[in-house]
Amino acid sequence: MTTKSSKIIYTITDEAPALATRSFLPIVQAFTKAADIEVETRDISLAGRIIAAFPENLSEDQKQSDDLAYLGDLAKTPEANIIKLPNISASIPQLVEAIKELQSQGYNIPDYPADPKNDAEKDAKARYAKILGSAVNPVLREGNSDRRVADAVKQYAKKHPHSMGKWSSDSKTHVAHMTGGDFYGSEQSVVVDKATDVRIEFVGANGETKVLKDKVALKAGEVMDSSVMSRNALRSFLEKEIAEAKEQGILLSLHLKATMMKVSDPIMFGHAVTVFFKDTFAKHAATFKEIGVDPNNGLGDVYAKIQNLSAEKRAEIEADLKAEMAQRPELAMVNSDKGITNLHVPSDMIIDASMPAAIRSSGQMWGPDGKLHDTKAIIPDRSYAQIYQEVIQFCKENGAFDPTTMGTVPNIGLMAQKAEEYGSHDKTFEIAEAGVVRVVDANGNTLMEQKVEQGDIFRACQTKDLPIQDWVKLAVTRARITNTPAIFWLDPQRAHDANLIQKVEKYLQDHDTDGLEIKIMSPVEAMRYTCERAKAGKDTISVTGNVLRDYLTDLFPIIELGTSAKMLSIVPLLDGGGLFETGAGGSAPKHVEQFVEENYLRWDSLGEFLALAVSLEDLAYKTKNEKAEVLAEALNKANAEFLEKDKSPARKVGGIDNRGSHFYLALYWAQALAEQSKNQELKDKFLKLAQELTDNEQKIVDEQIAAQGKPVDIGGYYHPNEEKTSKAMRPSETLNAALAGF
Ligand SMILES: NC(=O)C1=CN([C@@H]2O[C@H](COP(=O)(O)OP(=O)(O)OC[C@H]3O[C@@H](n4cnc5c(N)ncnc54)[C@H](OP(=O)(O)O)[C@@H]3O)[C@@H](O)[C@H]2O)C=CC1
Ligand SMILES: O=C(O)CCC(=O)C(=O)O
Ligand SMILES: [Mg+2]
Repeated sequence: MTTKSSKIIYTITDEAPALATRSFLPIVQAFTKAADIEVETRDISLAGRIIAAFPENLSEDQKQSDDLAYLGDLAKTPEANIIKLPNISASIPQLVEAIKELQSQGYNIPDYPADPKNDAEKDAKARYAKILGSAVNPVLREGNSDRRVADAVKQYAKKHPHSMGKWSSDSKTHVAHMTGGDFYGSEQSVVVDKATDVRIEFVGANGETKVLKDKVALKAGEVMDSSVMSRNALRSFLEKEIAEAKEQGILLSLHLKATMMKVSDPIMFGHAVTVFFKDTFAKHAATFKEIGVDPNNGLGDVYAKIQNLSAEKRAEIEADLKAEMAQRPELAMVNSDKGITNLHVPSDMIIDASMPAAIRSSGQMWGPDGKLHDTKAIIPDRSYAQIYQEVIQFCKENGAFDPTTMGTVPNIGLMAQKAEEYGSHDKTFEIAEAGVVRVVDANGNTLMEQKVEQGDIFRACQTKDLPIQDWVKLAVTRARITNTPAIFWLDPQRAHDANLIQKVEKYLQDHDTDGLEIKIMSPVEAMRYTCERAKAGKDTISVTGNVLRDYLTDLFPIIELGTSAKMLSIVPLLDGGGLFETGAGGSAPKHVEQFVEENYLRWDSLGEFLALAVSLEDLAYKTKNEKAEVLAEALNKANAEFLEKDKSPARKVGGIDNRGSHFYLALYWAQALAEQSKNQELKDKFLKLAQELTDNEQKIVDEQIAAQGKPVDIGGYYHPNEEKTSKAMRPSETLNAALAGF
């Protein structure tokens, strides 16, 4: 019997996953309806969030509700059961493109005011600030993260290994990081013993105080950190490394997370652009100022803005950029055919995906010649740079990992309630002049004080105590269930980590850890230990803070499985609900490009299939819905068969693509339901569908493949036309009729 509301929320996001949803969701809804489960959608796409932010500008039929706010509230209730697909965490260039597209579709949305001149523009900028960067995940992730590979998926990868580039011991690839003046070196951390409010203020050389943030509420036991990236230290570091890459004859690449770290990292990206092209920026400083070039938006912004200049001026600047580029080391390329470099768009090169991709291909990246080369990977801040150097070193010494034999590295990540850097955006500031930044409590006591110079980046982060307790518990639980060592990656040299170590040691005592291997190691030691074990075929749980969660849940899956899209990514919410993320990777923008050009979508929805199975299991357990349990069991069976029969999308036109993979999942799922005997009603219901799909297998696949090979119009990139997209994603009339008649 159904006792509680049986509702699953399926999110509408962006790019490839959103396209896949147009094909997969009708299947999901047909199946779940049979078990009295409603699957409702909520739109958290970039375009949807922009539309929801400007209701007063729009006509009634254009308006959209603020679904992110709704889901943020829902995530704090025990009823929450949300399937979250990857969404765009937008950089400014992406936001600007999305706005342009909406305007062209008749939406009266304001331009993004980079430099607001009046109150209306200030208001628009403030609304856009809430949409920029990693704006969705921190709101929904009201729990810590549990990312791992399902056993069937790991076995599949061992049997069907993806390609891995060989590693040579004389590879020149390495990570370059700062040795001082970075966040790592300046970090301070305090734990408040009782609840208090703090403010962040700047005191200039003349003694004048300016409040940067008037109130940050801290709970008892909360950890607060502050750190500074020195502008001068960063720029001299960049200068030195650029020269060194040239001498060494290797590529230069920059790896940041300008989307998730939306305030600090674009500024660092901008420094890399202006140091690399320092002569051009010096020579054309006045012009660039006049046309509003913002180096934080990348070299692409320079090329876009100079379009407004006279042909001669533009040619002069282009020639200067080209000449300067020739004097510098070659840049790693995002798209060598189109001349898009690593420094073009800050959201094109995201560290969690870009470093593993390079490590998978022999430590090499694409150069301007369209070939792979060794690279100097610049990761300025030491907090996390060193783990990548360690894994690179490991590959140089031991050769590439072997996906057919290597162990797995699941992760338990601390991220609940905007833990650590996830909550730092509203406490990150680019400093206007020399002075000190202080964190002062309600009684006027200075908790932390940082010396700053003009242009430095000050950052403060918070981590609440309850999420830390939950994180420790989750780690011990996973270690126990899987009988696998769990390593806390914490660096005693970092002030924040030193505080966390004390808390971890304390909270571990609340649990029975008898017979378990639970260790605390510095990230570099943990990386070495984990790599050694993985190479020997042994599994090791990484228990990390939020940033390492992000990095490691792409790194190991990309090495083990070829992509992080196939991961199980669960967020047990602190208030009892469940957030089921589909895969650990992004939204693979290049898949949309291929789809529009040749009506072929190679997005692999395995992440969606796995998330749906755990969502159904959770719902069955919490609402005692037997039919949901049967659906979940059948789906698990279907997923295993799907892998065994290798029905994931092929890469090229002519094979089954994303839509074909959805058909096969539906076929196996219906067959499994028809075969089970736990619930007769479901069995009777699905016998007919299973038969119909089985009989029409070839016809459906033929209809789907016939659609491929020609361009398709979906009426938009960020805000595609619903009707056109749905039609394009459901080309098999036979499958559509079978689902409709069910
Ligand atoms: N949870 C979330 O909401 C997340 C969102 N993002 C967002 O995603 C976008 C792109 O992110 P980025 O990290 O650069 O890159 P992606 O993770 O989207 O892509 C990197 C590569 O992974 C492979 N890949 C990823 N997912 C799939 C899939 N389902 N099927 C097949 N291949 C896949 C492809 O590699 P190959 O061609 O080698 O097979 C792809 O080129 C950004 O807008 C970012 O903000 C990023 C991370 C998480
Ligand atoms: O929130 C984001 O911007 C990206 C998150 C991400 O990359 C991840 O969760 O792995
Ligand atoms: Mg990530």
